[in-house]
Amino acid sequence: MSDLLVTGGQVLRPDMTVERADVLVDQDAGTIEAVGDPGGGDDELDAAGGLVIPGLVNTHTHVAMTLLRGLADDKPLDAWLREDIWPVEAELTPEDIRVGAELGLIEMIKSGTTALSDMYFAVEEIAQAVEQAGVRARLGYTAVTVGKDDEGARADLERSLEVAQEFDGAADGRIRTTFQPHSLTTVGEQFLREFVPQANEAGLATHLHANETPDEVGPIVEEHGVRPLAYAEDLGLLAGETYVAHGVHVDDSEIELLVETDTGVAHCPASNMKLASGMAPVQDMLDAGVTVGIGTDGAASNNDLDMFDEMRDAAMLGKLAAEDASAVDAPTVVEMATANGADLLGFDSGRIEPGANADLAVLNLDVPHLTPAHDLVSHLAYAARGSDVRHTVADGQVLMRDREVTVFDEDRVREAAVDHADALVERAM
Ligand SMILES: N[C@@H](CCSC[C@H]1O[C@@H](n2cnc3c(=O)[nH]cnc32)[C@H](O)[C@@H]1O)C(=O)O
Ligand SMILES: [Zn+2]
Repeated sequence: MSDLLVTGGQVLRPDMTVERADVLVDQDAGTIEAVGDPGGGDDELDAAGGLVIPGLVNTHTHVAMTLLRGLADDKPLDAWLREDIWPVEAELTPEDIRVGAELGLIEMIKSGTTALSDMYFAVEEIAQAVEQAGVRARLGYTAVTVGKDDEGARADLERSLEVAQEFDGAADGRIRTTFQPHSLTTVGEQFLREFVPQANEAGLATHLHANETPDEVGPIVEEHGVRPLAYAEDLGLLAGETYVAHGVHVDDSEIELLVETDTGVAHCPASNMKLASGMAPVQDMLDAGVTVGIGTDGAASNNDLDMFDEMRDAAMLGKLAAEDASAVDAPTVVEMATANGADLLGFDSGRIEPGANADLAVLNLDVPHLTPAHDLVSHLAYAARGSDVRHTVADGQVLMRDREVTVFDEDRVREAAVDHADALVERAM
């Protein structure tokens, strides 16, 4: 048996209080053994002057899109996807996706993220990168049917079902999966009617983009006479374990539907602001009892994968949307980025307590922008940055020690990413 003692720091507890404590990790089980003054530990992680927090949970991203970072900015969703992103993505090779995923995972580890939910293709490459990274992930193959003939469209959805079955439980259970119709407007109704029941019968969880922009609401209301989430419910999309990305333009009836069907929301504030998609009514959803996590979305619409930025954005945008400075307060965003996110993805993580997964990050507090320390939860939400993370641990393993990533050769991955990104742009232009 091997133990790791995270020692000398303060610890953020599930009730959002902070106390001086050591954390003993059972590295074989990948779980937290004790919090307090347990002693022991074959190995130690120095947390002196630091704060131990649950690893952050990025509930919606396209991790390999790091290769497209900064390639096309300052456009609304539809034009951005059709004119810029999709043509370049059509040139992506499996090797590109592998290196893009590795780069994104390094960025996440370096900013304290230990679990993610991803939507993309070449999932075998992403799964291998996740396996090597040591983090937890909910992966899947995203099906799009617009612009495809019947055969191509059906093949895409078949693939989504297959991938969800094939990779569930991979990497010793660190990888779970979802069935992924891209969105309610990019997958045709006849295909949803055919394949959603199959996903439900197979007991697969589902992840899709929904209600991201007004353009995803108007046409559905026109065609079906109901709001998008009512249409989704009619299709059986909310029947299983489902979470939707964005949920920006949801009305009260749809919030009610989210509660009734226990459907969660992956809120992506930076992407929503950058693409001018709108302001999600996050406080309303939380008040109604919806599980809301936070996601960065892809690096091409953010443009980073730093969940500290995202917590700050979620708090700021949540207040603006509610026109209430007390909305989406600091403890709430920290909980969204940790425990709520873990609940959304179905991982027993996001809380530093005995028995939970040993997924955590240690922040260095001895920096000017975190001084003085009136309220460390406030600092997490409003002042800390990914670069303040000193160590990252997932499943009991140390993925970064003193800012040195142990699971990848960071320089090699960065160089490879530059080469792959350059060649990709060359092919696509
Ligand atoms: N199998 C599909 C690939 C879809 S992957 C998931 C897609 O979501 C796209 N994406 C990234 N961010 C967003 C967003 O905010 N809304 C909707 N789609 C997005 C991303 O560029 C990628 O094309 C095909 O044949 O085209
Ligand atoms: Zn997305």
